[in-house]
Amino acid sequence: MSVQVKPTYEPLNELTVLDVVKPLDFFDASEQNQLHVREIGDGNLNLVFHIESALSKKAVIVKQALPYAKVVGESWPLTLDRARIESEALIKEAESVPHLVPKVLYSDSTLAVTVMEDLSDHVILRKGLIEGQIYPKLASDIGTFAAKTAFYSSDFYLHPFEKKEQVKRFSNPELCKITEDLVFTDPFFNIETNDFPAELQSEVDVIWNDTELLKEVAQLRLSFLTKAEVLLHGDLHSGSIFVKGDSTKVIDPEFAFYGPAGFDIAHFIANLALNHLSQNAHAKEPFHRETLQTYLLETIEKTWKTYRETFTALWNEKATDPFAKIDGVLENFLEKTFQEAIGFAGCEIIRRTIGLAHVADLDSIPKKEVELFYKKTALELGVKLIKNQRKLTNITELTDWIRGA
Ligand SMILES: Nc1ncnc2c1ncn2[C@@H]1O[C@H](COP(=O)(O)OP(=O)(O)O)[C@@H](O)[C@H]1O
Ligand SMILES: CSC[C@H]1O[C@H](OP(=O)(O)O)[C@H](O)[C@@H]1O
Repeated sequence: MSVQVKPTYEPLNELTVLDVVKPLDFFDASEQNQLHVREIGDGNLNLVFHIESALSKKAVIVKQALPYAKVVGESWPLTLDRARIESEALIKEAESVPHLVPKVLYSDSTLAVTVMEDLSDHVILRKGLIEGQIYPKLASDIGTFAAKTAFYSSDFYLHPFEKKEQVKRFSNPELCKITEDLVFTDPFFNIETNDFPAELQSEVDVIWNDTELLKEVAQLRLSFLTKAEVLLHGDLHSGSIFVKGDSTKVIDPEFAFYGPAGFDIAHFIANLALNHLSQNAHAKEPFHRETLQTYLLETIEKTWKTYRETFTALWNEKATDPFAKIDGVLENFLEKTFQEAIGFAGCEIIRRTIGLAHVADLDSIPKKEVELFYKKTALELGVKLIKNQRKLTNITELTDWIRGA
């Protein structure tokens, strides 16, 4: 009698990863002994292997979750279920925006791996933006990504039973807890893992003691904890987007869960706003700086416009909600989503400046005093967005504030 042994989890290395890839028949038999493997993960959490045939130059990516957060080590245990969430979210996203996500070729929840399309001909958006590149399709692609993934996962479209099944499937408590802590809690209190230069202490003290601000953050945090409106990517910053010319691919949805509709678009906008600020230091030549900053603000405006128009078109054609045809129902939803997004963006800007996980846009500013100046400016902008979220009615008011920051 033969006994089938189910593979157990073990972290892969540059040799054992081949045992995952070879049986997939992605590479021809003639290529199997000519595969080059590199571990290329530069994120906070996971291993990422690039496997390339020396013969055909075809390549795949194998991403594996570790049972802890890579950036901290084994002292921070973290569920392997995030790999299942990531591959299922990529597959779900591909149902509505197949051209905007990498193709999943295989996944195994025991090994916590996703094998996917290699996008090495693209660059990570954050890197491209810091280097001063412009991507003409970015705004319409991200606006479309956020609107379609939101609408098709919402109660406006799905049968309530199906919606609740999806909420269960994408229940992601451990990864959500990271966001609850790192985005919505820790930066607003004196917590050890916060990370900022001593020179910012007085600005940070002002934040920690600003009751009006903290009341708004508490409300935003509660929305994040409780509003299961749409399936979110959950971590849509410029390190989660690959770009090449006019191609955009959204990667890394391991934080996916059902949450408030404005959250993804907020994180995208916040990271563009941080890049906009940092260009005052990065862009050497005034004309180029102006061009880049204008592009970034136009991208923010066009992303929201695309989101609103795409969501509206889907609503008019496909909404099943009994209130969908009532005047003002859609407008009310979009207005609330927009205003809450402004508040979420403020939280993301603050946490990327003084919390545990920073962004290279600000941290790579070469001169310390210049870096401090723009970090202070970022904090002011973040506070302004959180406190004034309900006063804004138009995206150009937001871009005016970012321009003036
Ligand atoms: N499909 C892909 N094709 C090419 N490189 C990839 C792909 N997915 C991830 N990478 C590389 O691995 C890095 C980390 O991936 P990411 O999914 O962001 O990991 P983490 O979850 O650890 O943040 C990316 O910045 C990119 O350089
Ligand atoms: C210790 S997790 C910190 C931070 O990292 C995640 O981003 P990524 O997976 O792209 O590296 C997420 O933004 C978390 O808040």
